[in-house]
Amino acid sequence: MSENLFLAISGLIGAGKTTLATALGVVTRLKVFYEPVVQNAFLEDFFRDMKRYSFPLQIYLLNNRFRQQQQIIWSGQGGIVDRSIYEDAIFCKVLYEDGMMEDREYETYVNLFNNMSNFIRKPDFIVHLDVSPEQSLERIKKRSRNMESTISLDYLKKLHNGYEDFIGKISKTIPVLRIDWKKYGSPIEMAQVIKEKHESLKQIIDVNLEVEMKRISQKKKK
Ligand SMILES: Nc1ncnc2c1ncn2[C@@H]1O[C@H](COP(=O)(O)OP(=O)(O)O)[C@@H](O)[C@H]1O
Ligand SMILES: Nc1ncnc2c1ncn2[C@H]1C[C@H](O)[C@@H](COP(=O)(O)O)O1
Repeated sequence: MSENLFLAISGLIGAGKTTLATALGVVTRLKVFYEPVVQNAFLEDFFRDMKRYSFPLQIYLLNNRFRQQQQIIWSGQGGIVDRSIYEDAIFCKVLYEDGMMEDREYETYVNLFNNMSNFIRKPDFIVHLDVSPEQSLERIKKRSRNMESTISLDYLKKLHNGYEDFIGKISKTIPVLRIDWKKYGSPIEMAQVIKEKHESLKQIIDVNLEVEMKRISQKKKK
């Protein structure tokens, strides 16, 4: 893989982004840039009072992801992000449509993002982890972060629709490797598959993991 490769992992809450990003970091030796959760200054308050904290949380996250982008650009060494800068706009739209953000807040966010987008680097490709809203909720429950206990299936369904729309649009400009979570084996093996697939990647590819895993294990035996 090229040393300056930049890849983003996308997917619903609890899809497995952080786990896969860590594995990909091991396989590719690229630096992994994690999304702040515990250290996030607004996330806990956001889940307690979405109307009050949606806008500050979005600004906080946008700033954070922009900083990661700058580090990737200026280091010249590429990297892996465990959620792309584009995905916050999915959350923003859902929150705005649910009345959690005012018109002026949403407009400010969109304008700020548009200004910043002149200074960001597009990922070389996006790995999208496909999970249903139900699977996402199951994972969130299993992970049992206290602050996430208020997340509803309805919220996840809206986000899931937003993600479908996003993947359809972004794949016209950035190659997307779409992975069905149900077939997701060990993250390290998965990362190995992605590493191999990347070379031939042009548009959305539905990886048949069973076939790929078999191929890799046969290759290992040789
Ligand atoms: N391939 C997988 N199979 C089973 N469980 C997984 C897999 N990948 C991640 N998990 C588990 O699912 C939960 C959410 O994973 P995480 O990487 O934190 O997701 P995200 O970063 O997308 O929110 C964690 O408890 C993690 O251990
Ligand atoms: N842009 C966002 N708006 C609201 N909430 C967000 C946003 N980005 C991330 N989050 C939340 C969702 C989860 O509770 C945590 C971590 O995300 P995860 O998908 O589990 O890595 O942050």
